[in-house]
Amino acid sequence: MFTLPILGDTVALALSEQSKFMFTRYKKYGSVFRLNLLGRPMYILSDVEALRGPYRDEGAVPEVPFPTFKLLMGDFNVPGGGKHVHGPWRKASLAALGPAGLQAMFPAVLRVMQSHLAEWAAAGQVDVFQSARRMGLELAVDVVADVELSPAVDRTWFKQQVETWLYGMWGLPVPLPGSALAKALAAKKVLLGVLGQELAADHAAYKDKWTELGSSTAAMADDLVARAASAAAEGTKASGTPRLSHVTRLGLFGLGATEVEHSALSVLHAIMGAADTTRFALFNTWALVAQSPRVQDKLYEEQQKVMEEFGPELTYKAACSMPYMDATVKECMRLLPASAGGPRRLTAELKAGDVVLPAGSYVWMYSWLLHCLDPACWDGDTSVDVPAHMDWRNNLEGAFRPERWLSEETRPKHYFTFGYGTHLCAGINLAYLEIRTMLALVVRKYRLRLRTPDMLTRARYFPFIEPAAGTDTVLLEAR
Ligand code: HEM
Repeated sequence: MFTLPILGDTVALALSEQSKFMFTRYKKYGSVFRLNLLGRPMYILSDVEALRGPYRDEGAVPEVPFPTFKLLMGDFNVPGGGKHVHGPWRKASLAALGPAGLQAMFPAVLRVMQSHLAEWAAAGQVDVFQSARRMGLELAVDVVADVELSPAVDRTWFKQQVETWLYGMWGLPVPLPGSALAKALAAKKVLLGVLGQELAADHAAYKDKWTELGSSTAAMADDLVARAASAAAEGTKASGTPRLSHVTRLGLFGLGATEVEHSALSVLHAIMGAADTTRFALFNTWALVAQSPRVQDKLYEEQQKVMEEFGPELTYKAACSMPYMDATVKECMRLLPASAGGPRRLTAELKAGDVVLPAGSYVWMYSWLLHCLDPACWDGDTSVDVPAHMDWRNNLEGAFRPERWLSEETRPKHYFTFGYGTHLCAGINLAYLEIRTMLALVVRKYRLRLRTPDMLTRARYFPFIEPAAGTDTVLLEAR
């Protein structure tokens, strides 16, 4: 094990491709090593057996220890709230994000995507990094958090404030005047003020119900689910699933945060969970697909069949009936994960091989590294910089193979982009649906080609993939 100065690890990770960086450390130090990331010592573990307990909340809690995150999200840890808070909150989240909820959200998802595609089509090209950012934001505000604003509030202005708030998350944890964090904190204040006013009546009714149910998270979760179901039965609500914004709020209420500013903050929490994650997923997927005419042709063939079966309109059912598309999205998320996963703070010591990590340490099941070590894909060769199945840089066609997801023998066994265990992403199927929908709309009409073919090679890698300025244009060539 080793330690390097803070900037050493963070900057090195930003400049190196993440698989290469992590695999190099693994080769040098083995299955447990320590990094200083954004000012925090973190143990990166690749022993899945040892991590099973912590990622099931046994001897560990999920916690994002980065001060910037806490400043902008408030000091409320709903996933770490224990069985009585996290359990019912998760149950209600899964109800909101299950098949019926997704079907109800689909028209709004499609609307966002079609409006973007119209812009792309008019220009014949798209700057994918910025476009993914806008799309992630719109999906989060308009669909996931489903923010209702009175006409007095300019929705475009509101989204700009959200963007400023989100951007601060990636800045240094020092709110110097003019810094991204200082601007984000100011935006947070404005957003909480506006949302507090907009939500006042809804919050009051929610709180009354909460009090009536004895301030019980479990009873409130059941009530949200039951009320949505009966509203659907009476015909006053289409989907029969609870509103996600009401579910997100439940987490904070469960932690005792029941004032109107907490309801406002819970909207920001919903946006945070969905915006940048989706944005990186969209960008990473487009970046890979745009480099592979082979995969695009196979996606196109599949879309021809889908249109024959379901007609030219992209419906929810059609969007759920695309096995090669599904495999492509998973393959993109395996090769270029949109998230490295979430860390855990140990509440008891953890034995991993011959290493004992004390309580209080942070451990991380780091998706990029575990994908390198996938027993179904990796032959154990440590003489290479990056295992062949992760080496999109030198071996794109060999590494980027959606087909590997289509048979039991080749299906990857390590896939941690959406986490693992008790906190596996509750929005995973929504994220997949969004990416599939956009990709289907595009490949039906266009071939994609990067104007700067080595865009990804020249990108920065941590905390997320960011292409060098002016290199992210994708050209759309009509089929
Ligand atoms: C491609 C997009 C996304 C990625 C890569 C992603 C990734 C993740 C990861 C890695 C976790 C686990 C964190 C941990 O273990 O500490 C997680 C949890 C979660 N995600 Fe996502 N996410 C995405 C999109 C979404 C969306 C769109 C939503 C909401 C609609 C969402 C809602 C959640 C929630 C509620 C949790 C917490 C689950 C729990 O603690 O039980 N995610 N996500």
